[in-house]
Amino acid sequence: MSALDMNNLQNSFQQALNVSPGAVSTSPTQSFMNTIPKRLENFNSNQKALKPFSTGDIKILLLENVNQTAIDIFKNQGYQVDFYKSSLPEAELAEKIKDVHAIGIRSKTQLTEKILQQAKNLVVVGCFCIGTNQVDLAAAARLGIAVFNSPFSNSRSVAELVIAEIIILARQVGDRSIELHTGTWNKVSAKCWEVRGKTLGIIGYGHIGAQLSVLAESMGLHVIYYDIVTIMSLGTAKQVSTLDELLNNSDFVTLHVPETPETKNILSAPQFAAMKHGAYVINASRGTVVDIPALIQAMKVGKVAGAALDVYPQEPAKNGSGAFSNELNKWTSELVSLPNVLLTPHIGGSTEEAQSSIGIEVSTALSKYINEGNSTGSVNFPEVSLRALKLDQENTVRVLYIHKNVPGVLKTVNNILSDHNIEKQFSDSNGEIAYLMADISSVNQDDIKLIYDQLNETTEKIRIRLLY
Ligand SMILES: NC(=O)c1ccc[n+]([C@@H]2O[C@H](COP(=O)([O-])OP(=O)(O)OC[C@H]3O[C@@H](n4cnc5c(N)ncnc54)[C@H](O)[C@@H]3O)[C@@H](O)[C@H]2O)c1
Ligand SMILES: O=C(O)[C@H](O)COP(=O)(O)O
Repeated sequence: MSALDMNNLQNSFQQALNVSPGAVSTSPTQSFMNTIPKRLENFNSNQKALKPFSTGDIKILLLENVNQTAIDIFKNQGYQVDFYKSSLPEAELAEKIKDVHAIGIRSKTQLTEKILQQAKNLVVVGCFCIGTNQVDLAAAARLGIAVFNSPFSNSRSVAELVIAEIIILARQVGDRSIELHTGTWNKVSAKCWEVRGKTLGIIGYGHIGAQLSVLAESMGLHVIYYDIVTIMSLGTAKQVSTLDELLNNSDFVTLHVPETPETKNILSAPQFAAMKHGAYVINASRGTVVDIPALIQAMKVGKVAGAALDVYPQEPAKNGSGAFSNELNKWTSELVSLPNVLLTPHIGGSTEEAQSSIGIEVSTALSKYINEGNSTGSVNFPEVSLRALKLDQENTVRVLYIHKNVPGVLKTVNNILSDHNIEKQFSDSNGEIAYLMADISSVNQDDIKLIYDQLNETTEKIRIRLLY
């Protein structure tokens, strides 16, 4: 980062601090600015001595072309932002993640336990997307690293893409377009259909599946869905009780499930066999949920009349010609040679609207966690929050204590804090870990050091941060 950039960061941090508490705000970003604490103490729980530092010390690594809205919000906080358009090779990631406090990724970057263990200063991960399967969430929690995502900001974009694909597949538009691009006029109506009155089968009726259901009904499709939980149907959609029932009755089958051990190859040879002859398959969820060699076979015998795929078991790390090849997935050349196959490069959530709101949503959540310890919305952490710290309140410290969820810890911690006035306290647990947040007053510099040292000696501690 250049000296000029550093100056800009310092200036924007100063500006952020100059916003008066309680000022009327016009945007979530502005309102959040009012809550920035004066200083962050102990950001790195591994440091031996207490060393106060400003938000300007905080380093954020942003990968996979995370939206500009996020960069702006982070820079306005005064954080140091290191931005990359693509994901990084594992060795480079392991090196870069070593000293950052936060990392922002999308669906490509794999944050395994091995990688997370390298990240000694990391306190928070932001998935600037819906899926969180690329992060070892349990390992992150054990290491005291909170993970956030954007649960629905790109749902509409995915649903709209699927609607387009339903019509394009039914009318073989992809093939006609490819033919005309190469000079071939092929005006046909055989096996081209209207979608009105056909049945759409949705596997996974969550945010995207339900949104799609409403859009599809407005075009005259009947909707049935299969989900592992009972979900209220929208419009006149009907939940079916087995996957086979959905497959037997659908003209279009679309997948909107997360990547889990149970959803791996949820559509494979037996499921294609159970489909109506000439059905269409759409997958804009995760590449592992469809057995692609089995799909290729089903298409070759006409069982499946067309397929639209947006996601793949292996996806290229960055844009570029030649990136999608047999080297990546061994069936690629066979798949691309089939008629009526629409292939898109994982763009379901890639619209200006979705990326911009994801950028704001996730960067705001990360900033609130970094500056206040607020874990509301985290996907792997107990959700804990207290009112924002008051900037004008001297001698108040916010204690953030992430610890193993075992009996007796609160007694020990409250003993340590008991010489001070505990203004507010909130604690919650989630599986193996628990998170305590307390605002204590009447604390001087020496007290801070003592509190930190005593908390640091507790055997159950995972990570400690003191904010003031
Ligand atoms: N292509 C893209 O760009 C893109 C964009 C956004 C999301 N996605 C993917 O789409 C997935 C779904 O997104 P969402 O926001 O609708 O998620 P969601 O969590 O709101 O809904 C998922 C639904 O799947 C159901 N489900 C889970 N396991 C199942 C199983 N074995 N069988 C049937 N149903 C099962 C859940 O009960 C839930 O109702 C995400 O996990 C993500 O992987 C892809
Ligand atoms: O999980 C998601 O939201 C989608 O798969 C989109 O991922 P992306 O941000 O990497 O395109």
